[in-house]
Amino acid sequence: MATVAAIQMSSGRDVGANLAAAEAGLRAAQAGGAQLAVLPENFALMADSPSSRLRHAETDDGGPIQDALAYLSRTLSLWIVAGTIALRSRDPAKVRSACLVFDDRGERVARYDKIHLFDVDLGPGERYAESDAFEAGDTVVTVATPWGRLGLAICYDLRFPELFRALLDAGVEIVALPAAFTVPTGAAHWEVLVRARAIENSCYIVASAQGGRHDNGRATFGHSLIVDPWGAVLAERPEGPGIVTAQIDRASVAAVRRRLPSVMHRRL
Ligand SMILES: O=C(O)CNC(=O)[C@H](CS)NC(=O)CCC(=O)C(=O)O
Repeated sequence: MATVAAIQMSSGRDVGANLAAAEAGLRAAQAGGAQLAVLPENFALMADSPSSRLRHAETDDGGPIQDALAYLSRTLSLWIVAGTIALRSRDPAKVRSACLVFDDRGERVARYDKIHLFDVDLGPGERYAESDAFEAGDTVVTVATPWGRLGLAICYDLRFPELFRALLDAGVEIVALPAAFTVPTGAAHWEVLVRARAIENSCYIVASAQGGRHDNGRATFGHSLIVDPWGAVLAERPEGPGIVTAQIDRASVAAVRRRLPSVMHRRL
């Protein structure tokens, strides 16, 4: 059994302010008994320009944002899924959107680079070309935790069930999903997709979201969710910064997979 937290944020252009808000959320999660906390996509920076994003991008070896998270995970004895951080890519004009996991001793134990990039034109004011600034990852990532195998997926990845099948094949019982969904697509699709991925893979999903208005003019949908392997919403935060927590238990994953063994009935 573990208590997990999804931290909802409304990050802006100021890395120092965003890190202070992330720290406040992590401390509140730990004070509420959480052993694992998930930060949202772009928690440390919702960049308002490509140059700002590149300036704050860190290397795989570390940097000030990674140092802060290692310090917090160690001092709070808290596993942290660090939403996404921009890490330098081979192409100097682009970055990788990386989800890093720190264990409760401050060791970085996993890195997942967002595979599916959001190149979508939703109409005036909602045109996204993520691949202009980001390089796609190509590797499915899971990591063992004391509470079960944890898989990583980011935001738009939610729309690709084959990624979640690959995570299932790798043995996941919990998926962390940092996100920054748009308001119109979030309202139409977010909850149904999170619950569908949880139901079809009989796993927990801890989905932490950006929710609010940002310095770069964007608005995000929020609605951070913790969903159990049966698809029940254990916790939800509709709007604004804050945290939600829930209890997870790997025995529930096994129980659901016994009761309704669809993950054992695959034919393709
Ligand atoms: O560009 C940045 O600064 C941060 N990146 C994001 O916020 C990413 C890419 S634009 N957002 C999504 O993937 C939204 C997906 C979504 O909303 C959907 O699938 O409907």
